[in-house]
Amino acid sequence: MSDFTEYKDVIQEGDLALIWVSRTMIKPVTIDAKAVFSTRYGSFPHKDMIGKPYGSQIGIYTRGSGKFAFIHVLQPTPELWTLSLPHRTQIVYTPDSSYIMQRLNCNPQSRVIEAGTGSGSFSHAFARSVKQLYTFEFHEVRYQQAKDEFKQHGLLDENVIITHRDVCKEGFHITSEDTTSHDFSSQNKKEITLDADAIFLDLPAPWEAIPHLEKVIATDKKVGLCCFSPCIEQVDKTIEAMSNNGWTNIQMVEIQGKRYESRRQMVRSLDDALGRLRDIKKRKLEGVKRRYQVMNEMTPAEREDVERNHKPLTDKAKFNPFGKGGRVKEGDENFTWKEVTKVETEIKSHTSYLTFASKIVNKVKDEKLVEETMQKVYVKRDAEEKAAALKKEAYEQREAILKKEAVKNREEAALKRAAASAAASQE
Ligand SMILES: C[S@@+](CC[C@H](N)C(=O)[O-])C[C@H]1O[C@@H](n2cnc3c(N)ncnc32)[C@H](O)[C@@H]1O
Repeated sequence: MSDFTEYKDVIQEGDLALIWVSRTMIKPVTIDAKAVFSTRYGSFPHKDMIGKPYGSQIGIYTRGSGKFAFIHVLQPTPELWTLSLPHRTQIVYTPDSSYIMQRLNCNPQSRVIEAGTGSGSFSHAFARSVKQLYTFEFHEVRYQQAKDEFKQHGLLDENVIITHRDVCKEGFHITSEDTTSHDFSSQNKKEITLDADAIFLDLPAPWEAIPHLEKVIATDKKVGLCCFSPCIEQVDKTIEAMSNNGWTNIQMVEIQGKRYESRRQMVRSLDDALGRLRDIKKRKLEGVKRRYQVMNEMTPAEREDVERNHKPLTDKAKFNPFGKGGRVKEGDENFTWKEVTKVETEIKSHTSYLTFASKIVNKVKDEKLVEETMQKVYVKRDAEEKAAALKKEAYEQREAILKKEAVKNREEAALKRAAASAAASQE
């Protein structure tokens, strides 16, 4: 089981844990009873984490500052790994990777090719959702680092094979001659059948790799391809290579991730603004006065020290809605607030163009299957038409009977009325 697929309740020695210090600082650590996790807010011994449930907040009291500091210990997920991994290259972030996997129809049966591996951000996301991932990296050091990392995370024992390869020059087949994480010694086979149904290329020149795909993709189903390129010129060349190599349904998409946040904003009136201006003026005068007063009360040495260090001379001011002083908590009932929407300015998504295409290699029409299917369709249609005609006939017959009965009833009623009026005139 990998650290990324096995769910655990309790933090244990040897676990890979992700320590959430802040939204912009998440650190991967291997839990070791003898180690200490140090931050600028304080030091957290791992032994205080062991035995606690995942998601726990671990707090410490720092004597120096007299404050509490805390962290959260979390289980690894591909999303958190993307935010915490050591960057060796530019990476694909979750807003892009989730969209790409959905467009490539990735599912637990998918066999995926990825090139290049880079920092392994997307590899972790693929590994969680698909049956098999074949990932390729041509930079030797990066290949080794990614391989070690995947090994450490248990991905190589599950569904990931990483191969050292220039896919633009040598394509995607994997043999026992290659530098790869796959262990050929345990099998008779000298080559892997990739049969990939989803391909993701994050390379500077994907158009050079596209012609090599023909030999390694599945032939009996629809195969999806996505190329991730930052420049429109690259997209141009990619589209050309796709259509020259029989890829269809070509479409280019750009993800513009934005996160909206609902907040309350203090409503300020004109009086507040005037009050603020008066306050600034008053503070300025008070400050000058106080400065003179304090300076006069000081010894020459203290005065020199203050001037050298620019120590503040005035007391901390009370709250002022616009100026310095204590802070107001959002929603404080003493003030008026309005609901506003704020856009998070920086959302981690790499603005690249995503070019999608698909291919069905085996396009031969199965005439027999088509004939059988159409025969079934015709038989069903004939039966439906016959049933409809019978229904119509029965309806018409019933209508005719009802009509006859109505005429007969009307005639009988007329005869009865005539007989009754004749009898009345005789009396
Ligand atoms: C931008 S990074 C990929 C990042 C990766 N998608 C991630 O999410 O971490 C591109 C990688 O492709 C590798 N690369 C470039 N050309 C290659 C090629 N022809 N064959 C294999 N890998 C290649 C580079 O060494 C680099 O590590």
